[in-house]
Amino acid sequence: MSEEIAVSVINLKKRFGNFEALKNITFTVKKGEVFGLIGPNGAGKTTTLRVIAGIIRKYEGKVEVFNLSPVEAKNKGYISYMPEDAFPYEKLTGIENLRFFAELYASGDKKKIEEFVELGIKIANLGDKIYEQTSTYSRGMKRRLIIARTLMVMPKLAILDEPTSALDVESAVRVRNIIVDMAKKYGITIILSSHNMLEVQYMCDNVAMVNDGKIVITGSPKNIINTLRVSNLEEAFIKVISNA
Ligand SMILES: Nc1ncnc2c1ncn2[C@@H]1O[C@H](COP(=O)(O)OP(=O)(O)OP(=O)(O)O)[C@@H](O)[C@H]1O
Repeated sequence: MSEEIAVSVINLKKRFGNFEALKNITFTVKKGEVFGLIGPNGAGKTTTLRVIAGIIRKYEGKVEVFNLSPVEAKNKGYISYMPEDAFPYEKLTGIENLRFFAELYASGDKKKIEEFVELGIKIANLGDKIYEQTSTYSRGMKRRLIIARTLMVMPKLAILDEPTSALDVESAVRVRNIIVDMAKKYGITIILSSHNMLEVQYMCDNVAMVNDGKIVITGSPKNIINTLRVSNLEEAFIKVISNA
């Protein structure tokens, strides 16, 4: 695997019983880029992310994360994964939530814990709310805290499953800016999934469109749009699907 490649997924297949959820998934993610896995409900985005995150361990095909198996990369602390349904501990304050996660990743290094928490506070940008119990947070605030928790540990790879789902426009814009900033400022490689093809078009350096367990097209949003002669990624998806 080349130095510039963070994640490579080759001929990935995954069955749940008789059901073939991933039929053939192949794509690569470059270091430091924001990469979007996009597609409709049930396409196979979460399953693909769970394989890369080292959570699903039984699959066919070859998956490497920084030249290691996903499980090895996970055990080395290279990966920070945010599941779609992640939520904070409601009985803890925002800052206590951050500290709890910082401790998991800092292996007892007190200085590191403080650095992670400090960065988490900056990313979440919740003002004094950070000192309140998260049960008092809006959905957008909770999401910002969870994203902060995922990114503050400065992983080599952050995997964000539907980071902006169910957020209002303002919260979604904030979350998108955080994600792009973290990749650009700190060189964190980010893979995210989304149904929202238009937001992905603006955020991601490269994308892979998934449909029915298969990749239907990959590339930069600009290249895909130019090649297919459409005006956005939604139209590109419709065109590719109807020609399939
Ligand atoms: N543990 C499981 N057991 C059986 N089937 C599963 C399991 N996990 C996922 N599937 C099936 O695999 C397919 C892909 O699911 P997946 O969650 O990866 O899709 P997705 O693209 O993330 O969808 P969504 O956008 O709705 O979250 C779906 O048909 C789903 O029902």
